[in-house]
Amino acid sequence: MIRRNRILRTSPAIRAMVAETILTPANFIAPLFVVEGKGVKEEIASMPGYFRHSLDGTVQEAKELWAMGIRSVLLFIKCADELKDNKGTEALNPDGLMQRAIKAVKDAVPGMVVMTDVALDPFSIYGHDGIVEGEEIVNDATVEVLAQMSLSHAQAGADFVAPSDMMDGRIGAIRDILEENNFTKTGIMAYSAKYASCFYGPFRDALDSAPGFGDKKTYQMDYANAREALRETLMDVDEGADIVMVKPAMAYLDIIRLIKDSVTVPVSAYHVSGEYAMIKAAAKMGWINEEKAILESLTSIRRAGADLIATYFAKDAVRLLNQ
Ligand SMILES: NCc1[nH]cc(CCC(=O)O)c1CC(=O)O
Ligand SMILES: [Mg+2]
Repeated sequence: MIRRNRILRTSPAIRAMVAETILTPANFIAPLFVVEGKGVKEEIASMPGYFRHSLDGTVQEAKELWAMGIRSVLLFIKCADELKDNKGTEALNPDGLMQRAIKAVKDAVPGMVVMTDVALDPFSIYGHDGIVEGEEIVNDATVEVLAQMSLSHAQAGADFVAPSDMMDGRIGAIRDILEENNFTKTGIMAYSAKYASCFYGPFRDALDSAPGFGDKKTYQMDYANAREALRETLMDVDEGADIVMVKPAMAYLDIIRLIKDSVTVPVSAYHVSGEYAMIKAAAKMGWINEEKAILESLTSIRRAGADLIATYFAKDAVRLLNQ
């Protein structure tokens, strides 16, 4: 018996017939960076081709994404320095930039699934994801603010809140406050296995949110660990997460697979800013082909088990898939 495996690779038609992994626009979550102002469009230096937009441009982006078949955006805001404090007070402002952004996108594109970042770092004078006491990022007081913040986003019309902070117990606290206030249709996408990663560098440039002291290793996970990711994720599912997330993506494909095989909720992966920047930089140098690198990267993340991918390449990928 001879098995000629190459038969199934003979032509593009056959390869397409037997492809095990398929990318579609609805798999993508497009992150959007929002700034105050009008007509503002600022390119992020370490993320060439990616921009911070004021509300008008954000709405325009959301419309374009929708027209391309992308069904979800993940909102991040850049908070003005003078509004930052230790407790993220501005994060709870019902008329804050995030709350206005949620309303603006929902008004313009009602079908769009609007997800919101829930964490203190853009609002923190220390650039940390929680309240700082001495040198410590305190857990329980932070969780209370995160719950209030989630409620505020739900009140503004968010479809999903996406806590990206890695405090213990915040998923349960968020679910409770949503229930208590009758937000029974608001989803939680939990950053369950978020690693302390150097690949977030460009994002911190985008939001001017780099930690002012120390690092995030007392709350984000150690990249040496895999079983810990499972423990974190199973707890988030128990506490009421609707979608769980692994972050970053490319260096953590094993974690995505482990979690995919261990939970029954949808799994998302965040192809983060540094992963975007690496492809952009190498392509600019002429060392890799950008388009091929995008599709290979995103397909690998899906193959590893991600149902959804948050990626700065969402639009590029859809354009490439349509060719
Ligand atoms: N809560 C902060 C947050 N939310 C999303 C990202 C990173 C996203 C990216 O790098 O693309 C970060 C950075 C961090 O944890 O320092
Ligand atoms: Mg946890």
